Amino acid sequence: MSVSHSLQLHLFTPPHSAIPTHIHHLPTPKLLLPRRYPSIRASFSSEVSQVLVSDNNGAAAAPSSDPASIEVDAVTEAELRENGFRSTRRTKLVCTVGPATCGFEQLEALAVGGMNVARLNMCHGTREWHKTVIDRVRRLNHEKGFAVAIMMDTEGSEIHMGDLGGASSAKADDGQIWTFSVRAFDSALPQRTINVNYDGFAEDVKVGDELLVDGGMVRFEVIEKIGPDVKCRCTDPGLLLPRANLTFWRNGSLVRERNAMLPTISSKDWLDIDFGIAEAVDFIAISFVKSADVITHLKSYIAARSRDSDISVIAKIESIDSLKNLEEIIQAADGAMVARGDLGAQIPLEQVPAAQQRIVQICRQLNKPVIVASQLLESMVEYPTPTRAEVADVSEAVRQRADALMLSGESAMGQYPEKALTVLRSVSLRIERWWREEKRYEAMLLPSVGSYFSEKISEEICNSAAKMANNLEVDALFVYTKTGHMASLLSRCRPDCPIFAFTTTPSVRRRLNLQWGLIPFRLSFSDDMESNLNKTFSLLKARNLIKSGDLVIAVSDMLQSIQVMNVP
Ligand SMILES: Nc1ncnc2c1ncn2[C@@H]1O[C@H](COP(=O)(O)OP(=O)(O)O)[C@@H](O)[C@H]1O
Ligand SMILES: C=C(OP(=O)(O)O)C(=O)O
Ligand SMILES: [K+]
Ligand SMILES: [Mg+2]
Repeated sequence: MSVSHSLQLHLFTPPHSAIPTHIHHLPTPKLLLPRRYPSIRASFSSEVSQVLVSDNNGAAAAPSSDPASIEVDAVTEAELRENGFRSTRRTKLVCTVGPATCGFEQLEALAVGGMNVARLNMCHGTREWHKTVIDRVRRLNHEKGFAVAIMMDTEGSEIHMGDLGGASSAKADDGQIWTFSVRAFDSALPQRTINVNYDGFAEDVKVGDELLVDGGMVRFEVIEKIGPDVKCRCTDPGLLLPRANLTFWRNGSLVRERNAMLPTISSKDWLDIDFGIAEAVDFIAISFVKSADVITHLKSYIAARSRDSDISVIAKIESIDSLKNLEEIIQAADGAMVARGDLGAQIPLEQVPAAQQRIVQICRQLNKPVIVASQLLESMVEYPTPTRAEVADVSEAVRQRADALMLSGESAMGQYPEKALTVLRSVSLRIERWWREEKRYEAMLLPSVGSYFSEKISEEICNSAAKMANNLEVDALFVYTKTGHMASLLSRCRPDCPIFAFTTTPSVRRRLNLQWGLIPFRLSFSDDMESNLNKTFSLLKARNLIKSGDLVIAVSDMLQSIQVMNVP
């Protein structure tokens, strides 16, 4: 039986008008549908949308822009059917792609396992290698109905080691003497010699400096300088990995002068950024951001060069200098990453958890997605089971309600990439359920982020809709959004129910895939909410994703309104 009860509140934008609130009944759509859901796209031909779909999927084949279809990724669809939508995963997952995961089948396994975003670290591999991976992800999206977004991460101009002459790693033992050198070695590297990429290295270091490799995984003390060579004694043994990052400490504090001289975006990074723009990646993450201007600069560079200028810029918080300017940096960026690897080498390790909590909180207040990254499941690079401490760390990031968690070495070069992803997925699901059931989350004061009156209205609508959704225990929030902004405002409220975000462009849909709780669908829709809703109900019901009687709250950025209704 169809339920015709519906409540509709309309808030009109013009600042001079009073805000009328009225309640009326929506006519119940009586639409018979062809049940065809073996394919990714269900069609419904009796309605014609007035909205044109612009597909901008870069070099990849454009997905169908059939105005009468709806696109959602195959895994989400299966999860929705299986568990019903209250229990879909809210925390998004980012996987760094490397030699362990760059094959088409391996990428597909990650997508099936819940990867929402594939990250490419430009510090490693050639541009051709990255291009191949991008093409494979695009093919996967096109052929298998995924919406995996691509994030390009710049190398940054910090100091790092060379590539160990082809070896995958080298063991440094306690007390051993190693040579760090800026010399160019044309043949094989001499024994216990490490190449350093920064020419001023030998001049800058001092005898007695502490040299941290890879955020402190291995430590050396500088004992002698001989021309371009710097002799160091290993004080904390460990594995040296190719191109590992180097930081210096002198008298108990980080040596920053040199890094302060280096540009945040190096000339090589600019070439990589041009490559990313040409490939129409969805996100560009900038390493070692120190201030907001570099973000602003990059954003205008992208806007001038990218046709639709719809690449989001993610500020990586990993430099000690960024902590002083956190609000401005995050405000200037489209999102942030808690890059705990390098951050832990720049501030004392015991300060990293508090920094993480602060960054996650500021991002939520400023309505920017945030990724918690590095060493979440580090032991799984080698072992198939995580440590209890790692599970607790993942749980804490989920409990803080970060938008996304990221795998680095675990998926790039580890032995168990799919298992690591499964752990992230199952821990996320379990912790999310726990806090929903026990209301474990703390309320957060969300300051207004809009500058215009209409933006403030959107914000109020989303805050109210999310609150109503919790109080009425609705099954889902629906949001019709062209730019994705209304969807992110809803996500920011972290409501108890999932948010179905309908958007007209594939690139917006992919970008929404990074944000907490959003299930992004591509759908062409019109300015007529009643017809949008009828169409959506029909399409989703045809695919068994919703059923009659489900309680839904819908908002849209065309017509600023909140509608509460049962699915007919
Ligand atoms: N594209 C790639 N090609 C080869 N190895 C990679 C690639 N991406 C990542 N890796 C490997 O995975 C490790 C972890 O990745 P990540 O944390 O992104 O880099 P890093 O350790 O340089 O900060 C790297 O140290 C490197 O050994
Ligand atoms: C994510 C990080 O950056 P990268 O892996 O590029 O060093 C980090 O340092 O934690
Ligand atoms: K990087
Ligand atoms: Mg880093």
